[in-house]
Amino acid sequence: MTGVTDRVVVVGAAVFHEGRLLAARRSAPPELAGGWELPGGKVEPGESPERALVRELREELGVEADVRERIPGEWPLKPGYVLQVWTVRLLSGTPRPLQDHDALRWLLPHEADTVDWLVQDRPAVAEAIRRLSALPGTAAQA
Ligand SMILES: Nc1nc2c([nH]c(=O)n2[C@H]2C[C@H](O)[C@@H](COP(=O)(O)OP(=O)(O)OP(=O)(O)O)O2)c(=O)[nH]1
Repeated sequence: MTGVTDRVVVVGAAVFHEGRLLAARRSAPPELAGGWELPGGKVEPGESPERALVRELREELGVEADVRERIPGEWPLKPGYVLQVWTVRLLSGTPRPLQDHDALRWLLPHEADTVDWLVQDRPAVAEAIRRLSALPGTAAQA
């Protein structure tokens, strides 16, 4: 059954590795291409957000991922779509832009603004960077 409150949840991964955050540059659709985002995608009917993230990271980046904790909150993307974000660690594989992206970058906290994030992602990315910066062993911000 559908109703006016139905909306699509897009799950995004704040992948942390060696003190860096993974950023992915979208290759499609044209209105988003060239913008940087957190890898992920739509949760399918009957799927948990965590399973959706594992599936999307396998499909898009060719990695196995360990979904850790949700970053509280959600961010509107476009009418009917919201972004929810989880912190993620890599279990195996090296991320490659296999699908939906044409470039990847690993960003230190002080490098977060060196890519052109999709506007709608910026609050979530800022929160992810705050968490990354607070992890033990993360390089101090310049
Ligand atoms: N994955 C992802 N999508 C985002 C972000 N920010 C943002 O506006 N979007 C938009 C782009 C798309 O319109 C939608 C997610 O769709 P998608 O194309 O990545 O998801 P999907 O892999 O499940 O899609 P599909 O190709 O199977 O249709 O949300 C973000 O940080 N991550």
